[in-house]
Amino acid sequence: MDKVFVKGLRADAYVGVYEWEHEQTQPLYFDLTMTWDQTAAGVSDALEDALDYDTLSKAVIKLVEERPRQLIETVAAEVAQLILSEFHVSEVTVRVEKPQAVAAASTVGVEITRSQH
Ligand SMILES: Nc1nc2c(c(=O)[nH]1)N=C([C@H](O)[C@@H](O)CO)CN2
Repeated sequence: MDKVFVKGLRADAYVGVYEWEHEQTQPLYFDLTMTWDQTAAGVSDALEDALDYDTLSKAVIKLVEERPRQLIETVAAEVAQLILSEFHVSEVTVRVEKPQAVAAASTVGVEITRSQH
């Protein structure tokens, strides 16, 4: 099946379980992969037939930055739910990286895949 993807999308979030993480934002980076049939857009050349990755990216940043969360698992789950419900994709994979979390690691993160029921 066809895919639309966004790589390395940055959002600055209050996220973490430690006190200091509630007082300053940290960058999170998202790789998003959406299943999307591109047959119509490939014929019509019209944005209305495409999954608009610009609008989608802005919606994800807004959601992530709007309130604090403890776990990046929660962030990933809410981003997946947003994309499934607001953008009507059949399946989405959300990868979240939190590069400032573990000093000895270049990055850490989680990846989930969710589908429409
Ligand atoms: N699986 C997870 N493990 C941890 C998380 C998390 O969100 N998911 N968060 C933390 C702390 O907030 C950490 O990132 C601070 O360095 C620890 N483990």
